[in-house]
Amino acid sequence: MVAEKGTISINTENIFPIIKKFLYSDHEIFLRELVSNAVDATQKLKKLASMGEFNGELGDLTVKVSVDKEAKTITISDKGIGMSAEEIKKYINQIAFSGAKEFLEKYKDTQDTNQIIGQFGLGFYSAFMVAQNVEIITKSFRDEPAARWICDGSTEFEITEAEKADRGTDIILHIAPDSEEFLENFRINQILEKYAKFLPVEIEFDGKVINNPNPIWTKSPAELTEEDYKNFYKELYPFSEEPLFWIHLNVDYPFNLTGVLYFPKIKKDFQLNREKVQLYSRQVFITDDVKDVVPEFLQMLHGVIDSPDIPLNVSRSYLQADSNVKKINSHITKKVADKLQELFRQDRKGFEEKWESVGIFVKYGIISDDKFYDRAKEFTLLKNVDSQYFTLDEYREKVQANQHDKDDKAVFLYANDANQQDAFITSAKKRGYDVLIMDSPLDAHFINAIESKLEKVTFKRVDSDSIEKLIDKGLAMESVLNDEEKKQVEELFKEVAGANTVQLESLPTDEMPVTIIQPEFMRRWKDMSRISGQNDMFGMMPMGNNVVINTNHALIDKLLKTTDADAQKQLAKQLYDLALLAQGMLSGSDLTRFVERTVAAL
Ligand SMILES: Nc1ncnc2c1ncn2[C@@H]1O[C@H](COP(=O)(O)OP(=O)(O)OP(=O)(O)O)[C@@H](O)[C@H]1O
Repeated sequence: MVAEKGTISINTENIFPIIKKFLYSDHEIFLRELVSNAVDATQKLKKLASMGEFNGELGDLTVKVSVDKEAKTITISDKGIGMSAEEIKKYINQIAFSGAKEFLEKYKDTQDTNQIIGQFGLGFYSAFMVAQNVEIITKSFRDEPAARWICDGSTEFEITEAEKADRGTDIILHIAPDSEEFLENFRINQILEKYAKFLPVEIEFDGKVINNPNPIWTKSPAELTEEDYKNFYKELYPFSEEPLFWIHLNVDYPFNLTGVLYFPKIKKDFQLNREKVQLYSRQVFITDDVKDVVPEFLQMLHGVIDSPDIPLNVSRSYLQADSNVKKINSHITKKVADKLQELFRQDRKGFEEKWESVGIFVKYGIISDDKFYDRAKEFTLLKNVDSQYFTLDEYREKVQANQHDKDDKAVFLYANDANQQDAFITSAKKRGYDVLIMDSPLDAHFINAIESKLEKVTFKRVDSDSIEKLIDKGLAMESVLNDEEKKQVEELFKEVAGANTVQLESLPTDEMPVTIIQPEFMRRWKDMSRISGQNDMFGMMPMGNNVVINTNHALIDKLLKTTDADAQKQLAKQLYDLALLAQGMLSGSDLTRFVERTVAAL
């Protein structure tokens, strides 16, 4: 057979219903598209006026949206450039021939063409997702007769001359029975609030202008006061507390990006917040799902970014990972690092006061982004149980002399619950050790990340070992017990300690007779997998505690000298329960029996 070449033909009648139904997943965006077109037409007119190509009266340029429940119509009216019958044929009848693109092409060398939104030439057809008939009544700014176009969503249309005195376009949607929800005022209001809140031309609905056409991100930082930023934050998130500080983004090259990012106050038990960074493209709301554009660790920030250079797919509902998106992402990271560094250098005290919230971002950033760590190591703070703050370098300096182990590692001690671990903190302080407080949910991961970056530093929770071994200086104490006695003590405690491991140690006589410790390695991995929501190997393993017996304590001596077996067992049990009690680990019937026994013994 001879090879044959050809062109696949697409039958428009088949493709049209597909465009209508599946182009946009969310039907409500028809209003975004039509209002954007009205705004585009208005901006084009303003542009032509500024270039002297339109010399008439601009007049009131407000775009009006109205609903007629009786007639089952929604009308979007603008006073923009309008269309002649010829232009309707060209721009509306030919799907995917975008007039916006042609306009941009023609005026690309002049300023401000950025203000025009359309790029695909498909938005108009989203009207058919909710309307059975769509009518256009329009009059061009040029002196041409008004035209009326009507289409029922098939590939047939009708175009006639129309009566329309003033310039501009009315798009009238005759709403289909299955879309009557859009005839409710509150629904239209909700959609406009979401997508049109910051469109650059005034939009009126129900007698009210619903938008702020000049949001602060479109202005230069020099024009703005602190109040302006705070007020804008309130406009975005009426129910949120005041932000801590903000960053104004303003980039022209190599991509265009404006925006204001706010650092919110974050509570310690930070839940994923409802308020999110909103992404706009030329002041049209696109999404608040900014993954890819904003680095993950900054997705808890609030505010707005606006970039015409973020590639949107036709439905504008998701973003594509391209090099611009990557560049924007690293630009935002850099700006945030710069701002934090500036705050730290200019006002250390103020920075410390904000650390509880800011620290969450910094820690998250360090965990997830190596490059961020390089910038952040200067202003990453550690807080000790006495509420003093240190940078990483300052802290190493502070503990250098006293907290070195035999392997020449600096041991950074920490508690994650100062109340529960009070006995251990006290014991560490008695030795002149400093104890950090690490009580944020990210700390298990943060500690791990920092440990791998700082050389010769190891983190240990105060209750992860006996005090002698917590910072093992290689100076073992002599035990006062002989091997036989040790074995006897071990047996006695094994009987009361259940599944826990019994560990005998020679500790100073003023340390507790029995303590319960949770070895660092296992505990930390368990914490990490719990926070990551993984039930991996570590998460599933039961947490075995170690029971440390201080063989040098007077009560252990007393235990050995108790000849009555029951009394001996009782004493061992009491010592073990006391250790549990000291750490808040004694509860339920064990606690009740402990109290009863103690009362009986008094
Ligand atoms: N209200 C209007 N006034 C004047 N011209 C309009 C109006 N609405 C649409 N048009 C013309 O019809 C064209 C097609 O509109 P459509 O919404 O389908 O595509 P677009 O806005 O160019 O691109 P996008 O797919 O991104 O929305 C526009 O480019 C414009 O030339």
